[in-house]
Amino acid sequence: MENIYKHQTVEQSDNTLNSILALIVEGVWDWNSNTGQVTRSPGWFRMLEYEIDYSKNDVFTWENIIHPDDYSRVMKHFESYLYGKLDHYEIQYRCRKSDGSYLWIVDRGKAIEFNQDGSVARMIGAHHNIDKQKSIELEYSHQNQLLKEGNLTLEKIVRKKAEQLEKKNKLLEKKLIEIKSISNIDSLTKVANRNKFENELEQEVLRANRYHHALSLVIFDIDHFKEINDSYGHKVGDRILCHLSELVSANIRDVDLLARWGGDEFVIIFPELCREKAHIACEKLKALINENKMSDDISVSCSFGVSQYKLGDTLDELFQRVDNLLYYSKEKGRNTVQS
Ligand SMILES: Nc1nc2c(ncn2[C@@H]2O[C@H](COP(=O)(O)OP(=O)(O)OP(=O)(O)O)[C@@H](O)[C@H]2O)c(=O)[nH]1
Repeated sequence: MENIYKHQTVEQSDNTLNSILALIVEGVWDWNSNTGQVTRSPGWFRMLEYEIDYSKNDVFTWENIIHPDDYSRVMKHFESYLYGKLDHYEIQYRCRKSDGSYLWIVDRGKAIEFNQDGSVARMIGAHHNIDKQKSIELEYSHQNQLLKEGNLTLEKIVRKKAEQLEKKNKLLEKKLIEIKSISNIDSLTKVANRNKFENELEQEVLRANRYHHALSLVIFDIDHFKEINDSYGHKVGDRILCHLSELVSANIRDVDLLARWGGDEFVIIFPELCREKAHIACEKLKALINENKMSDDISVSCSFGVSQYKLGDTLDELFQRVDNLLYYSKEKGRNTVQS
């Protein structure tokens, strides 16, 4: 059999080379840079759906069908290879088909002959249709982008919801504090209310038991308050209750607790004070109340009952004993301290 690789002329070997290339890739091109002529294989025209030899055999045929968005990138790559800045020519871009649509191709080429000055004299290459894989790749990256955007949106929504939740939680916390303080504070006088007093007394009794500390309880009540209300009106009565609360609060220790039991009746818890000392403290308060004109320049007096907690006392027993002493104080003519 004749050996096809043994050629007598350059033309024969070129023909063989181009025939082989035409078999393995779609579009073979062969460019002679000195003449400007480009030979393209029939496959090149078929791939782009042009009539064979539809246009001139020059480089402009190729340049004219490159997608405008890819053109400068392709030229830059081509020139970099020609001037030796790249040792490999391979690039993907879009070529216009005969119907005006574009086809993604990969273009690979190699300079095979050089002029004496080192410039490229001849270059051969092939265009390969990669449109299908490219569209899958583009679709994939588009989906990826959408997914990223979706994730970002989701993150934003989650962050916004978390912020809203935090705001609501803070508001809720504030409301809870408000509710808690409302449930512990007398709305008129702003001193502790009966609820707070009962809880505190319970705690103080436990503490007194635990450490064997003294603990005294006081109940005091404005004398003839009904007459004040009747003479000056309920509003004035209210202001007197507030003024009295402020005066007593300002003149007891921080550890003591003043609370409004109800109506014109108040209680004081004196932790670590024995009966005698609590009695003295109440005498001082009684004197202060007498000395200080209340709201609307009205003078009031108060009657006090004082008793010390005894080990084993129930809260009711302690309270009852103090209440009896208050009653006794009223009996004794009011504005007195009984212990
Ligand atoms: N302004 C005002 N008056 C109140 C309030 N709560 C109760 N009172 C009045 O306080 C008065 C209490 O009267 P009593 O405790 O019965 O008797 P008192 O006139 O104080 O006489 P003694 O306690 O016996 O000295 C009543 O007239 C109640 O209507 C209040 O929140 N504001």
